[in-house]
Amino acid sequence: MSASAITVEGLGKRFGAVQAVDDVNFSVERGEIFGFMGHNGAGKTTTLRMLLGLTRPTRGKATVLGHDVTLATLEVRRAAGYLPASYALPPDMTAREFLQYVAAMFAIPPATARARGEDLLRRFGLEGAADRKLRGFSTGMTQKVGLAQALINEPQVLFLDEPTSGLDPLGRHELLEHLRGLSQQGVTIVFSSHILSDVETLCRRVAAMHHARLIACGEIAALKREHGAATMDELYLNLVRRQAS
Ligand SMILES: Nc1ncnc2c1ncn2[C@@H]1O[C@H](COP(=O)(O)OP(=O)(O)OP(=O)(O)O)[C@@H](O)[C@H]1O
Repeated sequence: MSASAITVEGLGKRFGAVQAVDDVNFSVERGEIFGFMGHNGAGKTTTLRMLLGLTRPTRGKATVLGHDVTLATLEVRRAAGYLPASYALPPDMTAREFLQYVAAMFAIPPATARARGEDLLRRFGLEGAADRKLRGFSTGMTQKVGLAQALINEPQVLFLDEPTSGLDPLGRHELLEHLRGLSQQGVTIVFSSHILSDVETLCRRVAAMHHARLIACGEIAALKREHGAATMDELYLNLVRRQAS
């Protein structure tokens, strides 16, 4: 088994005429929170979806916990949790019912599923709202339910697409703290976000995508030094401007 939690080699995805991801290479260590940044349409979501075995690469290879994402899709799905950038929660289910529904999709035995569901509701402070229909949940509560469902299978690797967007400062702080706690327990996290201050708060290493390609990958501190940037925003802008020149 690979020492890295995630390895990506020459990964590419073409949708018809659109090259969504092109020759992407990086690796993520176990327990690391790895930042993924890039403008709209840069190819971040497509990369995450390939790593989850939800979209088949047209080029290259990737492994998650040593499992090839194309050949061992089931093992990858079992080991991974996913919070998509946007998704609709079933409006007529309660939070408690929804977690059981997701657990059933992973074929988690009912007694275990119930115990995990109650634990997650507690951890995210959702006990009071557990029996309320999901319609009418605030953005913050919806994100908490989203993260809770991503954790129901006790994943060793977590893929989060824009998890803090739309959250107020307190909600963001709580979520970031939660992610830090998971990483301390050994969970590997890929954190894709446009909110660069969140990326900086949480991650030591980042990758930046631009027009389907990786334009930088490394430690934030070293990248800032290398590109003469004082802030994360400046680093990102310098990276993108360098491509344009
Ligand atoms: N199923 C698909 N069919 C055709 N084109 C697609 C499909 N999925 C993504 N694309 C295209 O691939 C490119 C990369 O999209 P992707 O969603 O991966 O970017 P992103 O970096 O996640 O953007 P955002 O930050 O807006 O979520 C875009 O040009 C997008 O239109």
